[in-house]
Amino acid sequence: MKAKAIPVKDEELNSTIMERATERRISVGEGGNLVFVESDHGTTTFDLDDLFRASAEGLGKGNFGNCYKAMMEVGPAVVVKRLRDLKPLNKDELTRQITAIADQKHSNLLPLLAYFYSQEEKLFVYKFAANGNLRKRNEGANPLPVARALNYLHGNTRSHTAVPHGNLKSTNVLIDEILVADYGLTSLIALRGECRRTRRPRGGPVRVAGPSGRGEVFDEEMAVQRGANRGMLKLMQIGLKCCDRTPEMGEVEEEIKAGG
Ligand SMILES: Nc1ncnc2c1ncn2[C@@H]1O[C@H](COP(=O)(O)OP(=O)(O)OP(=O)(O)O)[C@@H](O)[C@H]1O
Repeated sequence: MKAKAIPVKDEELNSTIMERATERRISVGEGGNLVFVESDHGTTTFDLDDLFRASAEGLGKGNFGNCYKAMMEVGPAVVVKRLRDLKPLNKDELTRQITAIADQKHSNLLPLLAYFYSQEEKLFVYKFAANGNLRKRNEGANPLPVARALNYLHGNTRSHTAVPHGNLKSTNVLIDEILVADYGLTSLIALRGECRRTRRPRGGPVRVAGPSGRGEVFDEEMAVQRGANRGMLKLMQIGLKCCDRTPEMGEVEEEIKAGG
């Protein structure tokens, strides 16, 4: 079998230049498997050849690898994450970790549709969320779906393997229907020290100067939004509690619910 390629064009190029852009190529050598993840939402309708032929647009370079929006001839766009710097796991360990990630099924988690692995390449294929991430949005979002997703990942709502998120941040919260992305990848990738997010914060309790703490920690534009203050303060208190100790996610979910 000949090595195949996913053509990748630069995201910053406009469409006319893109047409002429030199393709960078992701080479996928012999012996790779595209494994589809079972889903409650019907069968996935592409195969390895469709994916290899798809044109791709770069979405960004993250800590775990590069991310592309891949458009196939038919069917919805998908996101391909090309993992890099994998831990030296043997095939069984790798399969166990990937399976644990693939088994996470919650309405507020970005579903993993399929994964590909060969000696040279490890690719994760996800649903494409057209409305982008929380960071790009100018207003806040309901934190409850995120807490629900984390509570689920921590294994608190049913008996499945717990998978710590390990990298929760605003670019990993997609806002189509509030979908938390990138969960569990820290179990596969050897991150540099400064990128690790799973460790507990060092030092004693976090203190916020001032009687309300509002001026010091909230973005001014958000703080003036009508009705936002009460909820924001409550969330900040919950956040500070999480810095002082590590509460159960179920407890956090309940507190957010109670805060309305
Ligand atoms: N399934 C998706 N649908 C739409 N946009 C996505 C999807 N997955 C990732 N993105 C967006 O693509 C960009 C790159 O994502 P990527 O996960 O590679 O990097 P990151 O989130 O910036 O960093 P990290 O690797 O630390 O998570 C981000 O803006 C992210 O919000």
